[in-house]
Amino acid sequence: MIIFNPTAGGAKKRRLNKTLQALQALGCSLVLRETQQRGDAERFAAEAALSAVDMVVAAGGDGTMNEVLNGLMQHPADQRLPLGIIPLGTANVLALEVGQRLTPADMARTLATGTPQTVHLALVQPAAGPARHVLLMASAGFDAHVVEHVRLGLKRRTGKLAYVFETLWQAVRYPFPRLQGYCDQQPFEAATVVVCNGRLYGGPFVAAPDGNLQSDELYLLALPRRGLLAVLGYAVSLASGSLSRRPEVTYRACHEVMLTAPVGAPVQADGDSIACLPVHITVAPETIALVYPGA
Ligand SMILES: Nc1ncnc2c1ncn2[C@@H]1O[C@H](COP(=O)(O)OP(=O)(O)OP(=O)(O)O)[C@@H](O)[C@H]1O
Repeated sequence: MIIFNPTAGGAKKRRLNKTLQALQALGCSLVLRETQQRGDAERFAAEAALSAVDMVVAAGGDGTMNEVLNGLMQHPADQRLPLGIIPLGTANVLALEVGQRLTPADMARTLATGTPQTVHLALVQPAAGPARHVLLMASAGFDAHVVEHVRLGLKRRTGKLAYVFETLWQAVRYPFPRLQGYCDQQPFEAATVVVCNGRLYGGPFVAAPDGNLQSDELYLLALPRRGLLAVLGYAVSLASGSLSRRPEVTYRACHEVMLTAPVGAPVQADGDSIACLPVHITVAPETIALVYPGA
C-alpha cells in the first residue's frame, strides 16, 4: 500500500506517478491511498495491517513518513508491516539518511528489491497527550519555535527557503527562554535542544556524527547561545558538519532526555510540531523494519 500526501513538497504527483509505473513494470501490485488532511496517513497505515498488503510505503515528506510510522507502530511486532519510502517532501532527510536516490527508477528498485533493516526509534512521551515514535530527531527551543511558525503557503511556494526566512525572522523576535532538563539523569540548560536518532538534520547536514538509525542510542545536542548571531553561527557550523564540536555545545550519547521547562514550549519531531513541554524522550522499546536501498 502506498500512502500519498498530495501537499508534501509542493505536490510532486508526476514523480509519484513515474515511480508507480516503474513499480508496476517490476511486477508489484499497488494500492494507493491519498491523504485529505493531517492524521490520515497514520490512520491509513494502521488500517493497512488489517488488509492483504506486505509493505506500507509513505509517499511524501518526513512528516508523512513519521505519520505512517506511527500508524504501523500501533500493531504488535509480529503483525507490524515494513515501512518503505517514496520521498517527495521539502527536505527528505530520511532519504538522505538511508542513501535513497530520488529518481523514480531508483525509488521503485528499492521498494521492489531493497532489504528491510531493523531501525531503532525515539519515543517522545508528553505529559499530556499520546506518545509518538520518531525516526530522525526531536527538538525544543528555537528550532521547534521556527517549525511551529513556518508559513505553510510560503513553504509550498519556496521549499527550504521558507525555513531560512522564518529562522531569520524569528531569530530577532524569539525571547530564547532557558530550556531545562535532564540527560540520563544529569541536569542541563540550553536555548535549543536537539535529540538525534540519526546523523542528519534539516537536509544533508551532519548534526550527530555518531548517529545511526540502526543503533539503539540517541544523541543530545544542547546549544546554549541566544540571539541572531548565535543562530547564524550555529547554522554555519551545521552546514560545515562541525556543530557538535563547538566548545560551548554539549554533544553526547544518551538513552533518555527529560525536557521539563518552560512548560508549554513547542516540541517538534521529524519536521512537524507534535507536543509541548514537558516531554520524556527515550529509545523506543520497539523497532521498525525500514526498506533500505540495495548495495
Ligand atoms: N492532504 C493533506 N493536506 C494537508 N496536510 C496534510 C495532508 N496530508 C498530510 N498532511 C500533513 O502535511 C504535513 C507536512 O507533510 P510532509 O512533512 O510530508 O511534507 P513536507 O513538509 O513538504 O516535507 P518535509 O517534512 O520533508 O519538509 C504533515 O504534518 C502531514 O501530516
